[in-house]
Amino acid sequence: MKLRGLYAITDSQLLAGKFLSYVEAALEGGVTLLQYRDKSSDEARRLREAEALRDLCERYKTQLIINDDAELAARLNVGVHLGQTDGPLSPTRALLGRDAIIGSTCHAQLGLAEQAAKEGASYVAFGRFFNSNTKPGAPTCSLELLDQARQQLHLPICAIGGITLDNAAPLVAHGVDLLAVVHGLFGAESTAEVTRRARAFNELLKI
Ligand SMILES: Cc1ncc(COP(=O)(O)OP(=O)(O)O)c(N)n1
Ligand SMILES: Cc1ncsc1CCOP(=O)(O)O
Ligand SMILES: [Mg+2]
Repeated sequence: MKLRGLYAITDSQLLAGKFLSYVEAALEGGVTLLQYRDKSSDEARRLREAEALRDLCERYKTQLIINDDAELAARLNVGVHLGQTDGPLSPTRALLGRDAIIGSTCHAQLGLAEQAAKEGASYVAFGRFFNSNTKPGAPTCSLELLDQARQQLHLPICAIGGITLDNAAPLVAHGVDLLAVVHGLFGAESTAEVTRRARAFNELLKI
């Protein structure tokens, strides 16, 4: 399967009280990957929410990715996204199997992406590209790095950090396959607007 399109990422604070309705609205508009990102340590709630997302994703034929937690991903038989301090890639590939989607945060460093590719990542993520409400302190990344990454890597490239419908086009022009978005999607005022934004992101990627 070609990994290209909108990569929607949940945020527990932003989606409080409207979690499943907003996620379903995004899926309705088209989502290639959906990441469950919850930084709390409430294991019971995390399991419950991740299971609900897995069921929703099955209905919409969307791939679910769990942030940070390879054990939870293995339990649900879905993919995982690992940052540089979230555990090693190779054993995670062994745990989840060769068909699982495993993403790797590479900040603004091509060397990290080359290493991730060697260790079996399915996609590499660069960013942040713009000011981010969700993670203001994330290191910044340039469009030039995307050009180099496109030339040197043979993996889908994901961009993250402050992406909106107004600023995403240059990322696509510089070779991005996956647009990873929290606020630019789920910061919408209504479910109808979430669906409209999801469709519009996909239109930028022409899928
Ligand atoms: C698609 C995608 N890219 C990058 C990240 C950031 O991962 P990480 O650096 O581990 O930071 P946290 O998201 O865990 O705070 C991501 N989650 N998804
Ligand atoms: C998790 C993460 N890693 C780098 S920026 C970011 C947050 C993305 O959220 P937003 O789309 O709201 O900037
Ligand atoms: Mg992480």
